[in-house]
Amino acid sequence: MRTRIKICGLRDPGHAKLAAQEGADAIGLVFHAASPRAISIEDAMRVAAAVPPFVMTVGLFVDAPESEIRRVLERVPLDLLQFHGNETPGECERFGKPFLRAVRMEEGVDLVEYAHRFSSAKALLLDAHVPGVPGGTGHRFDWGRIPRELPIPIVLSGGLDSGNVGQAIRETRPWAVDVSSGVEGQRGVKDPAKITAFIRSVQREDVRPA
Ligand SMILES: O=C(O)c1ccccc1N[C@@H]1O[C@H](COP(=O)(O)O)[C@@H](O)[C@H]1O
Repeated sequence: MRTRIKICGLRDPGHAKLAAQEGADAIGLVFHAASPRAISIEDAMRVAAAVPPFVMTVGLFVDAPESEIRRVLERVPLDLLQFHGNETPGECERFGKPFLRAVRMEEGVDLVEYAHRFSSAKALLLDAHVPGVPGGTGHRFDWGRIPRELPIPIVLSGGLDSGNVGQAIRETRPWAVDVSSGVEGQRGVKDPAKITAFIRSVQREDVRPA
């Protein structure tokens, strides 16, 4: 199976185009003001316009008010929503859009229970838990905590980079991987060479004999 790839936190249309050309399946736009990757609606429109067909544009929100999300949706053509806060199933569903529900892997998280509670999600996106920061931290979590069988696809994230993503895929067999910090030269600034290296690592792992 091919592992799908999402590159998150893009703010430069050129980087979005490059990621898509190299083989990314999705690019992420961060609508969370406190993030070093936060993007304005105007810039998001420019990045989204650079994304070629058959590549998804994903909007990331962290406990954003409904009105704010609707304001973004009116102007930015998002294919998928990513909820990275404490949103309830109803709060995720009310836009009538496909969505990913992020799970921060703090002690005691029950992924089976999550999968049932968020059964309307397209996937659970698993990220490291770092107190006080909602995500995009560059931290990993213990991949051994992911149950082998879950009734919902998994997007693996949290501290991935070109050096560790192959092992991550071997150990967890996710539907997709998602990266932000691991393809940056400095915090919040994407490095095109790292984007390419990350995508190549995933592609290499996918064709490796079992
Ligand atoms: O990217 C951000 O700044 C961000 C802010 C708030 C919530 C989530 C955020 N990013 C997501 O976090 C994970 C892990 O990112 P990293 O590779 O460890 O930096 C990923 O799903 C991003 O989409």
